[in-house]
Amino acid sequence: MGIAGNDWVLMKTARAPSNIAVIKYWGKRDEKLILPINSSISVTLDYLFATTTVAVGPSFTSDRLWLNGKEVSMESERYKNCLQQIRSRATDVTDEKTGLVVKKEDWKDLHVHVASRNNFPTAAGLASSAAGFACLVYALAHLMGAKETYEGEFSAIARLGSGSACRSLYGGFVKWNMGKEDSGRDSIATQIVEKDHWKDLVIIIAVVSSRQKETSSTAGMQTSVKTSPLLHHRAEVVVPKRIEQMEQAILKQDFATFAKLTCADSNQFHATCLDTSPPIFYMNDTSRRLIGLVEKWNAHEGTPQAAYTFDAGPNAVLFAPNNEVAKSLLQRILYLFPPAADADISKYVIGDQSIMELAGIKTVQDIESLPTPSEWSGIDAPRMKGELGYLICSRPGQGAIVLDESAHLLGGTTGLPAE
Ligand SMILES: Nc1ncnc2c1ncn2[C@@H]1O[C@H](COP(=O)(O)OP(=O)(O)OP(=O)(O)O)[C@@H](O)[C@H]1O
Ligand SMILES: C[C@@](O)(CCOP(=O)(O)OP(=O)(O)O)CC(=O)O
Repeated sequence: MGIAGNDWVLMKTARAPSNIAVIKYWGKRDEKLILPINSSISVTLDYLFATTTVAVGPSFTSDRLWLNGKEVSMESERYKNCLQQIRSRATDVTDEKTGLVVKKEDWKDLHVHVASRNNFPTAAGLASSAAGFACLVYALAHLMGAKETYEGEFSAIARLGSGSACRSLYGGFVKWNMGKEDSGRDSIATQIVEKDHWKDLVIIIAVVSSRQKETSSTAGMQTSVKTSPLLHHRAEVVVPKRIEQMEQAILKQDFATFAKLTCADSNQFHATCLDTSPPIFYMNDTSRRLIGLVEKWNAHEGTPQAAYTFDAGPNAVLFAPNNEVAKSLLQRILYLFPPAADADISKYVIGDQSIMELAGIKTVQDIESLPTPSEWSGIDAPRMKGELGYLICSRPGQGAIVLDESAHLLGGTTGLPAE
């Protein structure tokens, strides 16, 4: 069978993870190509994914996208650039099941339908754009048989969708090299080490708010580049050293250094937001109380037990070096931020359940009766019932993967989302 018939749909589904930067990207030197003013490092997250189905068929009359069940425009340059770059690398593809052949030259005439879902809040500072664009590029590349002409080329294409997306193609610990070339060819992500290199690391995400933020990362960093002297000092002087130190800390699984750098870099990123005119505030009182929780505990123990980082939103991402310390961290978070009395505990702490099991917490009453953490003894610790949305327990995760047909989000004959 060739491209001839008019009644076929070819599709692929992929899943790509979110990532959290521990050395932050903030600021572009080229807005169109999304080239950053500094390199950055991230940890790929387990349990937070975008799932994307991409389909082509001769009956499709335009490129269309359904995001979390709702049709949205694919007209933005970011979508168009990713699609155009993958289309231009397409090859002859034979569908194993039906024998259908799509020739290299046919792809440019075929429109795509895309359906994507995030299993976590979109545009709330949990890097949905990172997971989303990495997933789109990965799924398109597999559908169209596109091949990288150099290592990291797909990450450079994902970068055209959203800067942080280039880091979401890979698992474990990832560095986005800022690159030097004007073309952006060398502004690519590379894996520092895979997830199992530091598999004991536990990541707890405290979702403070799932609301869309007021200032998007794109707009926020544009204003910072224009107005913040601190941002330029950071990019030129501070970050290059931190990148080297962070890479070493990850390679050696040196949690103390990892924690100090992670907290310092998050705080400096938010300082550059404050240094921006008009100032940008991403953290709120709950975010600051979570910082206090970690700082007070670390100071009491004399060495870093946990670390925190915040992206462009109030949600905290907390790190602990192993299960035992993660148990203590989770107990502390739950002690200071118990769920509302009528909360469903299985919805309050989601993701990896092993830390909850280790902490022996099964009910809201178990949380009520948690002992006062030692650093709070003798102090009237403020217990903020119902102040946190929910918690996600995670670990370093794997990169983008292709899923089988049972995961398709579009109908096999219509190429449209199921009603
Ligand atoms: N699964 C997805 N597939 C395709 N595009 C997506 C997907 N998820 C998010 N996006 C795109 O990313 C946009 C949200 O990006 P934005 O940077 O505002 O938020 P965020 O990525 O959640 O937060 P941040 O990058 O600051 O952590 C959406 O409006 C949409 O255009
Ligand atoms: C604070 C950050 O999360 C900023 C992410 O910015 P985006 O990648 O969302 O921005 P665009 O490139 O304009 O799409 C830090 C980081 O992930 O490194």
